[in-house]
Order: sequence, then structure tokens, then C-alpha cells
Amino acid sequence: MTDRNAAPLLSVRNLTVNFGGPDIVDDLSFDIGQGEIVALVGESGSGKSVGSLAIMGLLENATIQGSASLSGGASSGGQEAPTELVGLPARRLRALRGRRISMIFQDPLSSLDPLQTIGGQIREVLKAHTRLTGAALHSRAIALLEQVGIVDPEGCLALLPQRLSGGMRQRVMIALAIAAEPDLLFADEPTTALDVTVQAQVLRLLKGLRDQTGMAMVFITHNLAVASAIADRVIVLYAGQVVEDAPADVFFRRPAMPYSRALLSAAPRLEAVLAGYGHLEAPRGQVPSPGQRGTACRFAARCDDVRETPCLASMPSLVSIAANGEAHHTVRCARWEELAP
Ligand SMILES: Nc1ncnc2c1ncn2[C@@H]1O[C@H](COP(=O)(O)OP(=O)(O)OP(=O)(O)O)[C@@H](O)[C@H]1O
Repeated sequence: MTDRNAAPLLSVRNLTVNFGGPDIVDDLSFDIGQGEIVALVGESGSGKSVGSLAIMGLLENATIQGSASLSGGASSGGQEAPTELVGLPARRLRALRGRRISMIFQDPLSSLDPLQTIGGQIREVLKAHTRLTGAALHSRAIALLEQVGIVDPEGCLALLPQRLSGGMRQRVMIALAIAAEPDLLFADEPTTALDVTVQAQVLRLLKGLRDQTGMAMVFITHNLAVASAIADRVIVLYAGQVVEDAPADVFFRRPAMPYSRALLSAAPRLEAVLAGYGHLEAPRGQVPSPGQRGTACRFAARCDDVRETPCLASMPSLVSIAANGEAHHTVRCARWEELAP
């Protein structure tokens, strides 16, 4: 599905974000391949949302350093020159949003206009990004609603958002987000507010849309079952840093970072997760807050495998541990090799 040898669609390097105080997101580096679904996983406060919003240019009053380079996507055959998103003027960012990068959030009601029909909102997005008018515009709106699995698209166009169920609202949000055929979709906990059956339907829908369109996805979640249902790759954030980045099958079989192992062993069994108990169970202790992260391994205070040396001596760097021929796998643990099962 994803060719790791091809140039990545999004390449984030040394992204650091603060709001005038300590760094919230600290030296974040990762790639998203063309058409790849990457789950960004971490406990509350790990910086998943702040990092993503920084990349999308949606943070106010933030100081952002580093780089987030967006290459030409599937729609341009990968030929478009890369665009640096950090520091891009607001006008150019607005032009990219929807067309190249799009997003969906946990609560569709807060993103939908309560006073405008679904049809009105879809027409507005289509007018902003296409030259469609009249009957062609209407047909495209219907086709979009069909694409996201809405059974009575004609009827749905006439409704106000409040008239829809949570799952239907999220489908409408997805239709709006993909209207301009973006290359990359950021999805921030899009299924968290939904009941489990609807959650599974929306995950299937998103995966199907990726298969159809080749759109890549950054899927932010603190639910490991959701990550395992949708992701090609898992990136774990801890206290503002990437601590593990691995293909999903490798991550769920052989996680290398003690933090990842703790999360996985604390996670309830998959059946229980699918029955609605899927929130990420944290290991004992708490994530250090941004001002109190120190210069040692940030997970040290909670780690069962901590040693004075090397864990407390210095901050481990993110190292590549992929064996010959294996896909990209990095971990931030100075003892990963000793601890490997
Ligand atoms: N505008 C802001 N000003 C100052 N601090 C902020 C701001 N937005 C977020 N933070 C802080 O940044 C840290 C990371 O927050 P973020 O929302 O990215 O975490 P998260 O991993 O997405 O968690 P959650 O799952 O709870 O959304 C938190 O400590 C939060 O308090």
C-alpha cells in the first residue's frame, strides 16, 4: 500500500512548539508516506494535538520551530514541488487547507454550522475549491454523501446538523473534509464520541476512502484498539517527543520501548476494547508536565526497567533499530537492545 522508498508526502523535522513557556512539543521528527495511515498515539498531554495543529498552521500565539514539508501528493502524481508549512503566510495556508490537507475532529457539531443545512455547507466547500455550479454542483454533493455511506443523500442535504445522529454527523464532516480531494487528512479522535458499532463503521469508511483515493491520514488517538484497526504505522508520543515509530504489525507484536510495552500490557484485551473500554490505560505515575521534563529519559520515573546508567545519565536519542530489510522502526530507549525479548 505504501512505498517507503518513495519520497514521503509529509516530512516533519525537529518541530518544536511553545506558547511562550516551556516547549510543549519537542524536536518532533517523522514522515508520512503517500497513502499511509499513521496513528499518532499517546496519553493526554503528550502533544498529539498541539503538534498536529502546528503542522496545519492552526495554532495561535505559538512559537514554532523546525520544518514540516509537504510534497506533491497522489493528485499531482507526486510532481508538485514541496511546500514548507512552518512559517507559511496565512493566506497560502488557507489555500492549501481543504485542497491538500484537510481535517476532522472529535466533535462534528462544533465544526458544522448549526444554522445552515448540510446541502448549504457542502455547496459552500465545493464552491470554494471547484468551479462546479448548478446541476453539476448538486450531483457532486450527492456523490460525496454517497461516498461516505449516507443512504438518503437527497434528504440529508435538506437537514440541519442537529437532526443527524453522531455517526451521520461524522460522515458529513468526512464528506466536507474530502470534498476537495486532499492528499492528507488529519483525524483528531474522530470516533471517540461515537458508540462502538458506529466507531467501527467510521473506521472502515476512512480506511476504504484511503484505499479508493490514495489519501494519507494522520489518525490521532489514545485508543490502541482503534490504532490497530486502522493504522499502517504507529508513532508513540510521550511528553512531547516521539518515543517509538514502527510499522503497525511490528509495533503490536514486538514493541521496543518500555513505555509502548506498558501501554500494550495495560490495555484491556481487544474484545473488551471493542466493547467500549478502549481508552488508553496508562502505566503507574504521570507524564511529566512541560516544565518538568529534565535532562534524563522522560519515562524514567515510570519505567520498571530504569537504571541509573544509562537512563538517568542523559536523554536517549531516537535510534533506528530496523534489522536488515525490515521497514523503518525507531525507538527512544538506551536499553532497548538489552531489553528486547
Ligand atoms: N494554547 C495553549 N497554550 C498553552 N498550553 C497549551 C495550549 N494548548 C495546549 N497546551 C498544552 O500542551 C500540552 C499538550 O497538549 P495536547 O492537546 O497536544 O495533548 P494531546 O496529546 O493531544 O492530549 P489530549 O489527548 O488530551 O488531547 C498540554 O500540557 C496542554 O496543556
